[in-house]
Amino acid sequence: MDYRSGCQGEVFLPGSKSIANRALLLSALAEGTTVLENMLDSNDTQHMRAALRALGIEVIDRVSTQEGGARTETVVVGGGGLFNAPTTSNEQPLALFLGNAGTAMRPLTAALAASQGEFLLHGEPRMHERPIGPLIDALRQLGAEIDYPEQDGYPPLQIHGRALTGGQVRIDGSLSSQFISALLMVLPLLPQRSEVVLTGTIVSAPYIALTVAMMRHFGAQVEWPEPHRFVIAGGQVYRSPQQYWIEGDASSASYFLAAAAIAGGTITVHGVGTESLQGDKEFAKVLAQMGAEVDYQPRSIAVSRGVQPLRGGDFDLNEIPDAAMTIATTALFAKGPTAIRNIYNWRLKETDRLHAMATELQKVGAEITELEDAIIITPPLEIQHAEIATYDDHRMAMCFALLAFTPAGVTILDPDCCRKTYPHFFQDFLALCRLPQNP
Ligand SMILES: O=C(O)C1=C[C@@H](OP(=O)(O)O)[C@@H](O)[C@H](O)C1
Ligand SMILES: C=C(OP(=O)(O)O)C(=O)O
Repeated sequence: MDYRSGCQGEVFLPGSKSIANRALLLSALAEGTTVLENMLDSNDTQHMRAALRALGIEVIDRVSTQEGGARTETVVVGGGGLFNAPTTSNEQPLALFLGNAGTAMRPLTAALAASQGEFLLHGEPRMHERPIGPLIDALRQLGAEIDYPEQDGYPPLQIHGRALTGGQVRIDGSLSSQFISALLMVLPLLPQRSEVVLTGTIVSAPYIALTVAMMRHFGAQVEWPEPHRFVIAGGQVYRSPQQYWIEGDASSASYFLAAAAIAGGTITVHGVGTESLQGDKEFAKVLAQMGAEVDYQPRSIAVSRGVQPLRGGDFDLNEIPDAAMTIATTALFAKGPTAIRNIYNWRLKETDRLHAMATELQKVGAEITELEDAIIITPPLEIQHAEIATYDDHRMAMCFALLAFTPAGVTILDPDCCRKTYPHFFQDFLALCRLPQNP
C-alpha cells in the first residue's frame, strides 16, 4: 500500500485544555452556576477540578450525548469571589497537587495569593523544574506573601493567602504567557484598580488574548489600550454565562491535520475554526505554506494533501508553540529543510522539548541543527524505524505518531503519557488513518 494514501474522516475534537482550565477557574470565581460543555477529561483538567473541590467549590461531572458521541460536561457552582479555604484538621496548609499542569499551577497561584487560607501548591518533579518566579515577583508587588520551600523561583510554593488591594504591577512575559494570564484573571476581584505593564519580549501572545476574551465573556471589564499595558477596574464580579461551550482543542487538531497533509485523503476537525479563540488555529496556515490544501470554516478545518509534495520552510512559530511541535515531525515528509524559530520556551515545558525533539528526530535519520531558540530539520532520504522516547511529554508521543505513515513505521515508548491532554489520542488517530500495516 502507498503509505501516502491513508487518511479520511472527521474528528470531533476533545475540549481545549487551555479553555477548559480557564473556564473552570472563572466559573468557580463567578456568581452563579455554569455548565461547561465539551469538558476535556484529561490529567490537566482533572487536577484543576480536584483542586477546586478541595477549595470548597461544588464541581460535578456528568455525561452528555452530543454529535461525536458521549462527552463530559461539568457543572460548577460558583463561589462568587475569591476562595475561602476550608480549614484542615491538623492546621497544616491545604496541599494541592497539580501534576504537571501549567494551566492549573500558574492561575491557582495568583488566585490563592489573594484568597483566605494557607496553601501548599506542588506537582510532579518536572513541575518543580518549571519557572514561576516572574509571576511570584508580580504578586509580591501587590503585597502577596509566597515562600519557596525548596528552590527560589520554582514550585512547590507556600502561599499565605491574604486580601490584596490591587495597584501598579510590572510582569516579565519573556518565559511564559501563563504568568500574565494568571495575574490578569485575579485582578478584577481586588478592591482597587490595577495597571499591568508587561516587560520583556512577550511569548505565546495569543494565549493572553484568549484569557482576556474569556474574562470578558464572564463579565469582567478589561482595558487593553496598548500591547504591553492593561487597566483593570477593581471591585468587579465574574458572572456565570450559565452555559459555556469549550471549543475543540486546536493543538490536538494539529496531529490529524498534519496526517492528512502527509498521507492524503481529507480530514476535517470539528470544534475549531475561524471563530476560535485559540491561537493554534493558525497551525493549518503553516501546513498551507508547506503545500497542503486547507479549508477553514467558522467551526471546522479541513486539510487534504496538495498536488505537489510538501516542502520545507522557515517559520517563526513563537505564537503557536504547542502545535509547532507537529511541524517538526511533518518536516520529515517535506522536500528540503524546515527551520522552526523563536521557540526558546520549548525548553521550559513538559521536558526540554528542543533537545528532546532534536534527539528523537536524529534517531530516524534526520540531520538536525539545535540552536538555543530554534531547530533546523533536514529530512533523511528514507525515514528509519526507531524507538521514540517521549520524556513524559504528551506532545512528543502525539507528534511522532505521524511517523506511522512511513514504510518503516515507528515505535513510541510510553504512549500513555498523552493522558495529560488527550487520553484517547491513539484510538482516535488509528481509527482515521489507514496505515501501511493496518490497510
Ligand atoms: O495559557 C495557556 O493555556 C498555555 C500557554 C502556553 O504556554 P507558555 O505561555 O508557557 O508558552 C502553552 O504552551 C500551554 O500549553 C498553554
Ligand atoms: C506546555 C504545555 O502544557 P502546560 O499547560 O503544562 O504549560 C502543553 O500542553 O504543551
